[in-house]
Amino acid sequence: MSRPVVVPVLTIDGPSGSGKGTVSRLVAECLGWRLLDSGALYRAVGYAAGAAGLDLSDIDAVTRCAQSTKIRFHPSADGGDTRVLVNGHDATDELRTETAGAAASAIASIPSVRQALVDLQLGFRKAPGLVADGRDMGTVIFPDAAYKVFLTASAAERAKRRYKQLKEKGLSVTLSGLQREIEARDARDASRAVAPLKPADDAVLVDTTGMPIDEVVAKVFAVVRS
Ligand SMILES: Nc1ncnc2c1ncn2[C@@H]1O[C@H](COP(=O)(O)OP(=O)(O)OP(=O)(O)O)[C@@H](O)[C@H]1O
Ligand SMILES: Nc1ccn([C@H]2C[C@H](O)[C@@H](COP(=O)(O)O)O2)c(=O)n1
Repeated sequence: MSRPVVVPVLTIDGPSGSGKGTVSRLVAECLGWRLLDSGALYRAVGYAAGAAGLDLSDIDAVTRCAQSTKIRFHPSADGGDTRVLVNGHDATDELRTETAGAAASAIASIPSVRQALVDLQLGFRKAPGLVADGRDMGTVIFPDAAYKVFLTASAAERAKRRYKQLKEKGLSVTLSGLQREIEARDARDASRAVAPLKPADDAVLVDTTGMPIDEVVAKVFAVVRS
């Protein structure tokens, strides 16, 4: 009898601005593995709920929204950021704002919303492998992942990174305002009852404060090679 093939998963969890998205994308490209940006799913539900005029604290309405929202990822035509289609609308740029991040964090604390997104996330696990980026990839969604990393960095460093990123996009933001938003989101994500932001017991912790991206990528590859 042949054994089922286990598709390897590398989970990269951590708080906002720790570099999960950047590092996951680079590592997935190098390995030729698929990529799951689970934060984009929560952002898409928050966005769809807002577009429908829902009160984000209305658990039943937001849960129905999570169950019915169609979320698709498409490679961009010009080789840029992967496009995220929410109910057929390209919402990629709207989803990357701090407002969308805060809405995502709010609806992500509703257990039935999280439950509605589980199968979609599990469906990304396909050969030859998956890099999964989020808050609960190693603890809840892929607890059997072969490789687990938890990225951190000080809130001040993460705010500086976000400030640079948003300024480059021409947005008007302040460093102190971004640090406050980051700290508020960390606190909400880490304190919720279901699937809180925390490292899996078997995750390798990497503090990226002051560490260049290529060094972080090298550390993640070291985990995969080990
Ligand atoms: N080690 C690093 N050194 C300097 N800049 C970094 C580093 N890692 C990431 N960045 C930059 O910080 C910004 C945020 O990174 P990224 O989007 O990967 O973080 P994230 O953890 O996925 O955040 P979020 O959870 O909010 O999506 C980007 O502009 C990225 O280029
Ligand atoms: N696995 C996940 C991924 C994301 N979230 C929530 C909490 C975050 O603040 C928000 C946005 O995520 P980001 O795009 O910044 O990674 O979505 C979660 O609860 N679980």
